[in-house]
Amino acid sequence: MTEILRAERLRKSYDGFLAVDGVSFSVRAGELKALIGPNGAGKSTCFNMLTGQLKPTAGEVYLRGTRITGKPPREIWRMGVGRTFQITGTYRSMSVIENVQMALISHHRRLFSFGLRAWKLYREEALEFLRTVSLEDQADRPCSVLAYGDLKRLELAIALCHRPRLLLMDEPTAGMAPSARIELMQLVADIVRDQGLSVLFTEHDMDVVFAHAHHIMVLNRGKLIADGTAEEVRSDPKVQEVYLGGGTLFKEAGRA
Ligand SMILES: Nc1ncnc2c1ncn2[C@@H]1O[C@H](COP(=O)(O)OP(=O)(O)OP(=O)(O)O)[C@@H](O)[C@H]1O
Repeated sequence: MTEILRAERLRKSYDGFLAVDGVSFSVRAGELKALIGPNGAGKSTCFNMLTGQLKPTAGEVYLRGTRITGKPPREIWRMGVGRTFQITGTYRSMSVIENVQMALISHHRRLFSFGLRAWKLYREEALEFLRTVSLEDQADRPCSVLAYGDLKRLELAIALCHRPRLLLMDEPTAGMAPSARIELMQLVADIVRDQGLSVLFTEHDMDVVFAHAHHIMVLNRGKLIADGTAEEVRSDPKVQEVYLGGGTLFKEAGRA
């Protein structure tokens, strides 16, 4: 499989505190990969260095062989690294399809067309994205009345509008009921399979991780201690040492 993203010896220090300490990994085309680890392990810091929100103290990030280390977030986004964002504020008062149309208007760099006519733009294309996440029957409802799980599907559709090669999802199922979590990640897995995009996600629910991720990376205190299949990671002595001591991850990992 082709390599989409490669991180080499990434390091981030906050006033001398090493939050990420020499982390190297890659994400391949069509791969659904999880980044797990206890609270404070450095997952968000890692994500933010991949998307340009944080500049690494050292190390490099390559996207399809091109060095993107320290580039501005918008440039990295334009190059194909997407991220899901929560729908907040005024966007909630807009309809489901209008939110997708907004994303398409931005993707096609047509924000200057924004106005009364804007809602005629990209309606068919927007419906297609809503179909992908099974939300087409909710197209004209305001976002504010959507069930939480549907809002998450909409956030996914909006991220897909920019046609990312790699999509980063930070705790995509946080706040959802267990059955809805599995359903949402099944949808993500289907999209990965059908569209060949790559997804890297962080997640605290080990049932979700072990049910869907093709490969799992484990961070602990800023260091990558494992990177492999579910079986490899589950049986890795270093992972067991970190997790078998108790706490939420360990029990759930055992159940998965
Ligand atoms: N802006 C910052 N300034 C100083 N320390 C920070 C900053 N951001 C994060 N840290 C510290 O860096 C470490 C890694 O934090 P990070 O948020 O990346 O971990 P995480 O694995 O995403 O945690 P969680 O699962 O709780 O979201 C933590 O000890 C955190 O307190």
